[in-house]
Amino acid sequence: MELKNRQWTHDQFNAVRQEVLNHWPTGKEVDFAAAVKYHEAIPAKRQFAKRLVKAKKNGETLTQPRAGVALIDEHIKLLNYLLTEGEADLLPTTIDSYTRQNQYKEAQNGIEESLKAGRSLLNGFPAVNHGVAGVRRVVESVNAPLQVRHGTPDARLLAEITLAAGYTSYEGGGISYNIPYAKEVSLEKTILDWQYCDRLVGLYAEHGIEINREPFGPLTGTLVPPSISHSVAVIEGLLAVEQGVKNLTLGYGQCGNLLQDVAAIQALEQLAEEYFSKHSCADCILTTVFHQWMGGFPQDESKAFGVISWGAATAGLAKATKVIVKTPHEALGIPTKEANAQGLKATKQLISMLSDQALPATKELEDEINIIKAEARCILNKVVELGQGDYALGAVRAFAAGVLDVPFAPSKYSLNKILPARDNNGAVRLFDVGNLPFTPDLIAFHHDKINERAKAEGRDPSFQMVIDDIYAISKGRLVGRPR
Ligand SMILES: CC[C@H]1O[C@@H](n2cnc3c(N)ncnc32)[C@H](O)[C@@H]1O
Repeated sequence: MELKNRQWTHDQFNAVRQEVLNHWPTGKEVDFAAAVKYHEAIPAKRQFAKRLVKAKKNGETLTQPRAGVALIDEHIKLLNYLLTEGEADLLPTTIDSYTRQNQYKEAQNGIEESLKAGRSLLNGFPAVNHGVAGVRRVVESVNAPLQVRHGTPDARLLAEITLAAGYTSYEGGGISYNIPYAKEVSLEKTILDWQYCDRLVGLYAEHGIEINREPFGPLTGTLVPPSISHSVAVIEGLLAVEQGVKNLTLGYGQCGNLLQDVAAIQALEQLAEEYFSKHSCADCILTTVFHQWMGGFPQDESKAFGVISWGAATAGLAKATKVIVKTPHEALGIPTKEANAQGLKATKQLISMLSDQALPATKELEDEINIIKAEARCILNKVVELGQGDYALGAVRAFAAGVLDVPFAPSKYSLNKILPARDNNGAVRLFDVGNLPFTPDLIAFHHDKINERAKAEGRDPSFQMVIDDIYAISKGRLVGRPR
């Protein structure tokens, strides 16, 4: 099928669906009409979209962990522990790496080995192998809104099964689950595959079932400048809305400087409103999600709590609708349920203590918001130009030209010409703007900010700064100062 940002017809969708449902035997369990009926019986308090709308209206910042284990009963126990002990407002199901690569045979082995070992030998929940009936057991045993979280370039069968089973939110996108998650999967194919996922959500919406979609904001989670992740978020949001998505959460990964991070959330909201109203998506409900620091963590659990709390405080001051919570085991691997609950409770303590405060709207904050928006507009306007008005085509061509470029991305489709580094206050700037279509003023702004730090450190701007910044937080700092 030719790539263009146009809503798929029912015939186009159904032609692909037959092939998708045959990718694994459990695909046969998907019965759309029965699934719609099943969703109609899901109470409002367990519907993700409704809970987000309520939070936005009440000015709440909801907490949500990542969590997933191999076997159904253990996964249910884990989620209920995070709900009761961890006081989570929203719950995930993090999918395992085999399923993310469509390696369902290996996932099946992982289930069998986990049964034998009596513990999870997968790094997430293999939902495709468990099938609609198995996944429904999770939905019926956990009294909270449930979202599928993963990193899957071809997430079509996973969407069919988990949505038919009653999940009411689905994370990911054709760019955000390709560029940071795949080496050589074609961007064109992933964008097409995610149009399928969004069209499926659109079909549920046509039957009165509102499912939330959340593009993956942080991308590589390593010093990604806000204007780059916002540009991808807006593009994926527009592509989703074209396929009929009505409830969208756009995300951003914490960078660490408070002013820049609070400005980033406000700039994201403003950019989304601006671009969505421009493209007559006024009836799509927009919320935001702030991801606590996605880069390297300190091994020491007390220091890890410091990083978690800083992310919680920033999310609270930014008034994001939702915060994705890290755990004190981040540097070690998959967290225990206790560690996961501790991260949630520390976060909730900060969020509730900050619910009566906001960062004052100073000139510095406004300036930061305006810089982020100006940069994102430069990128997005160039994307539309390259796509001759089409965001899907434009996105593919923008990556080929380096107009969109994600730092430290494994994908060969990202030129990786840009180089981020922190300025003297720890805000993420660009040491090398690569082929980003910034105005001379914006390029000079970044240049001056990096030079200001270089002067303060008594060294020339260099790639070493980038390296120092990558390791800084795990070594207890924000700015990677020279030794
Ligand atoms: C996007 C990467 C993030 O997802 C987290 N993650 C991945 N799989 C799981 C998992 N199974 N349980 C809890 N956290 C998880 C991981 O720690 C990292 O913070």
